[in-house]
Amino acid sequence: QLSTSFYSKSCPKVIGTIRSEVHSAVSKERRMGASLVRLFFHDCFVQGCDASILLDDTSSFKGEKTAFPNINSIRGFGVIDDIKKKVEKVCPGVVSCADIVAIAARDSVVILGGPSWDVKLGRRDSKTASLSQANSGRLPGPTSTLANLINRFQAVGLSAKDMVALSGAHTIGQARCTNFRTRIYNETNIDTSFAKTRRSQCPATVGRGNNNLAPLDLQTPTGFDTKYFQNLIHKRGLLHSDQVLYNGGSTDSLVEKYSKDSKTFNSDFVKAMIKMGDINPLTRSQGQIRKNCRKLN
Ligand code: HEM
Ligand SMILES: [Ca+2]
Ligand SMILES: [Ca+2]
Repeated sequence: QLSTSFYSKSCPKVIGTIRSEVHSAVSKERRMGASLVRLFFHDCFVQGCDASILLDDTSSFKGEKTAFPNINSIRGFGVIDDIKKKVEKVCPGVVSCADIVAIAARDSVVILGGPSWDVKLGRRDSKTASLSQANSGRLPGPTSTLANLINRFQAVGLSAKDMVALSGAHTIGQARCTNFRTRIYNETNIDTSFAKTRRSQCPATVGRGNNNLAPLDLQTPTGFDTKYFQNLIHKRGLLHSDQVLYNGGSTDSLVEKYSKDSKTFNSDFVKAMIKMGDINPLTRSQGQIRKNCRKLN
């Protein structure tokens, strides 16, 4: 039901308008590209790709922003606001926040050197959000086992292959010490010198330096490439959930393939992003086109 030409008559300028806003945001701060890709993931995995993640809390409404995987972690809301303002000027009331998030994720990947694709469009914005779903493990956590990760993705219709390809998004962006402390101090399937380097910025004491950042891909943290998979082969995955993809299990061979073959990685990543974008969209008369992405009309 979604279509790549959805706005070609109603708002032909939407694609260019979004691209130039993403461009200026990512030029200011390269990491923002990573943050926008993750925003799309965290939207799609809770209630589907419906901009539920963008709704602000109010005194009577608790949205997804304070959910454990999102709080103090998910970024990019200001950029989405800026894009929405520009888009509303060009085509008032036409383009959904959910589609803006999907296009901004694609544009970010392209700007950081990754593959491009046509984004399917026509999603509408939710009238609800789900703090409980966002908290109750729809979103995989950094200590997940491989079986766990495969299950979480399967629950939204994505395969193990999609999961490995999408994890390749960790070729960009940063993680907080609290999410990798156990790995760098207690795990044995980690490169010794890599662990040492990471420990220097992430204290062993629980609670200390929790928000200190480290790159998910130590080699090219702002370049979209296959270095992430090469790191896994050298036991330099930052998160436990990264290293489980290459730890003697069923996904080892795919990691090896992606580490050597950027064409296959790019093409599988694109397919998986399109599949993720198809998760449970609201269409036709469902939901609404929010005027302000942070609140209901
Ligand atoms: C496979 C399961 C996944 C787990 C367990 C996971 C977990 C995490 C964690 C814990 C962080 C760091 C957050 C923080 O410390 O504040 C992170 C960052 C990130 N994740 Fe994932 N993630 C997964 C899959 C994905 C997918 C499917 C995508 C996108 C397609 C993605 C894109 C990103 C990006 C780009 C960042 C860096 C964000 C930034 O720098 O602002 N992740 N992820
Ligand atoms: Ca959502
Ligand atoms: Ca990289």
